Amino acid sequence: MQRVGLVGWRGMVGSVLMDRMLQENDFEHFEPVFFSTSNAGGAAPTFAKSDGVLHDGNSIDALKTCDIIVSCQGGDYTTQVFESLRAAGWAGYWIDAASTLRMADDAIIVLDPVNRNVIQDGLQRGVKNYIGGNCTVSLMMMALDGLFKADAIEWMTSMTYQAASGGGAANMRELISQMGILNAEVADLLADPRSSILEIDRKIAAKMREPDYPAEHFGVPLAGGLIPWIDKDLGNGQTKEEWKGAAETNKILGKTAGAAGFINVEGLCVRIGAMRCHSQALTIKLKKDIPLDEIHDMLAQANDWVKVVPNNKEASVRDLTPTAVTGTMTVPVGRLRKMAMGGEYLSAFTVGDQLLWGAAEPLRRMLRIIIG
Ligand SMILES: NC(=O)C1=CN([C@@H]2O[C@H](COP(=O)(O)OP(=O)(O)OC[C@H]3O[C@@H](n4cnc5c(N)ncnc54)[C@H](OP(=O)(O)O)[C@@H]3O)[C@@H](O)[C@H]2O)C=CC1
Ligand SMILES: N[C@@H](CC(=O)OP(=O)(O)O)C(=O)O
Repeated sequence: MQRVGLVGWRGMVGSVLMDRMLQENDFEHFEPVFFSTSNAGGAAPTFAKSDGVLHDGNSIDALKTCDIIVSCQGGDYTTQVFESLRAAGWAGYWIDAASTLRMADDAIIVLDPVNRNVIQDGLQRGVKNYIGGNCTVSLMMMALDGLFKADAIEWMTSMTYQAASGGGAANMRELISQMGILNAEVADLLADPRSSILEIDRKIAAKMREPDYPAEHFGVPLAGGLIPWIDKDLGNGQTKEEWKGAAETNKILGKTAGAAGFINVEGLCVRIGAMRCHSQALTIKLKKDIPLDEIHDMLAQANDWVKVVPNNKEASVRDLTPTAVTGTMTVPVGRLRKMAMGGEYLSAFTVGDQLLWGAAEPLRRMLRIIIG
């Protein structure tokens, strides 16, 4: 059995990955080696059969004993160990959730329901680095898989509504803390049905603007509002999260920048007060006017997880929300409609769990592709 090193298994993304691996009996197919960057020598988790010890995640010698390494430990960790590991002659497979290596020439972004052909080609060429994509991009591509497979998209825009979990566990806690503080601020007024809603609103706004309001992780209040900026400033008016739209979509499809067939994906990324589901409003310019019923069929048949939601109020508010989708593998896409600009302009809305298809699931599936 191949030795698979698991780094970052107890973090948020890593824990979701472990849950999925247990659900799918993945541990039956390899020998897990658990690593820690903070507790080497401690006891390994008992949910899977291993040698019982946590190995040192910073030890190149220890990492080198693995045939495959799966890391959910973060980009700093990848930067710290990856080059040294390769320099030490390690030729195993590196599977990573962090963005560090995504755009490297010798790395493939994995999302096998969409790009199994690109992955297969990479394996045949001897590529050893397989990296999970940005959550927003992966979820959009799972939803629109049918249109990508039909090569039907000329360009698209994605306006996002991204959950707190994208910032990390501490950000999710901060969101809930902010909600609690706001509720506590007006609890007595809320309990009195005759109280003034404008008085409640004034107190909430004043609380959110207090200098010591807890916003250490987001930098500004999120609960009751939104933040129209995610990730670094690229200096050209675009955020790094927005840049990933075109860069990663095309790389996933195996298309290079400037080459024929490159699909422009533009947009604006916004953080909202959802817990772990990213939503996106999409405007898609099709290469030709395809009837809506054909589009429905293309989308619905593309993979086992996408679900086309009829464009009516009842289905949309029931099935196309973070509340409906959170913790599930389903990627609903709905609000499908031809726009006033013409039959080639398609409107769509999609929601997905950013810790499942957005982070953990493509990694475990890649591991299974390698180990069989
Ligand atoms: N959050 C997201 O939405 C996404 C994240 N990613 C990537 O995955 C990486 C990891 O993200 P995420 O899982 O959110 O990071 P976490 O902060 O939850 O976990 C990272 C590591 O922190 C250490 N750690 C320290 N204290 C704790 C604690 N109390 N509980 C659990 N772990 C702790 C663990 O390492 P140790 O056991 O060695 O001490 C753990 O592996 C990101 O940096 C990013 O590169 C990718 C896609 C989406
Ligand atoms: N940036 C994403 C989360 C993330 O980790 O993305 P990436 O894997 O591209 O760094 C968000 O905030 O929602």
